Amino acid sequence: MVNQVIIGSRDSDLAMWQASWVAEALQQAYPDRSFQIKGIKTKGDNILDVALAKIGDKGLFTKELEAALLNGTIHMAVHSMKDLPTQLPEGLDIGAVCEREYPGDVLISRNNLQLADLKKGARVGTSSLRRRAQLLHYRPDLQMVDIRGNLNTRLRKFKELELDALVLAYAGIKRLGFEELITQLIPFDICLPAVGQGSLGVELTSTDTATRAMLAHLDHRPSRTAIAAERAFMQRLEGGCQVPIGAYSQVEGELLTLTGTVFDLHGQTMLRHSITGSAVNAKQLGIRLAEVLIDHGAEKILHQARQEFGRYDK
Ligand SMILES: NCc1[nH]cc(CCC(=O)O)c1CC(=O)O
Repeated sequence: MVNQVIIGSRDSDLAMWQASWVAEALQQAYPDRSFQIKGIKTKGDNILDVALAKIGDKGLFTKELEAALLNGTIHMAVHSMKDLPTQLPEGLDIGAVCEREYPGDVLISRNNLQLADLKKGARVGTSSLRRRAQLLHYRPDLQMVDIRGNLNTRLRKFKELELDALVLAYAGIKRLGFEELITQLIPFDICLPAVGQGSLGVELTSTDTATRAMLAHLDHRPSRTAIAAERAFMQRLEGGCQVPIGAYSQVEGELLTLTGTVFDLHGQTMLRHSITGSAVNAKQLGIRLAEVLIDHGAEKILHQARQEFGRYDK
């Protein structure tokens, strides 16, 4: 039994907030143990001048943490579920999927304008292909500006570049206490979130039963089930965190509803379907929905998007 538990985290403000949340929840449940957070830089934190889609790696924000798990430097690693690839390395598991925040994206804009009211050709900052394409689908006139960096950097660039608006995940803004900056919760009809957005996942080594027992306290069953459907959907489509896929699943009682979308990088072609079924079959529902989209031509769209990554620079 370990008394000193080491929690690995990326060292961005948001990641540290998330790791502290996990540490505090565990400390309450296990007052006799001590929890310590170890900040670890990942490749995604180090490369800041290249669009994420161009780096294109799966596990960009997770690999170094997983290496630390496997070599025993840390007992658990806290991730944003959306950064965690669907296929985990051999020997690692997700010990807890924590209760999800509101999973959607938000608009932060000058003059408190909603998406519909932004002026023609307004400049909107985002670093995500998913947000870019869906927003362009809704408003083809918008100029999407690629901005990278952690939340504070993006908020700073919003001012420095005099952008008209910025699109970010609600969960990150809320956790860092910037909620009052939000001008609009962007409706799911316009923009579906990234798979797993809004939830924290805690990873551990498969053989570590002591840590697994501890993490069971943090697991939130409805969030885990909803996200399992989304991840199965993405896995069937072979999407990584930077492919143009959006999904949102909710569990209500016994039933799970999953909506998924696949689109080209410019937001011209967009497929979107929903499926409802027993929550017990979360993964099968995710796979089935992916196959519905495949029947409607999803593979061609994704293939083209992957080919375009190489010459995609704005
Ligand atoms: N891409 C970075 C990232 N990873 C997770 C979140 C938000 C928090 C979450 O999804 O739990 C963010 C910020 C954002 O996308 O605006």
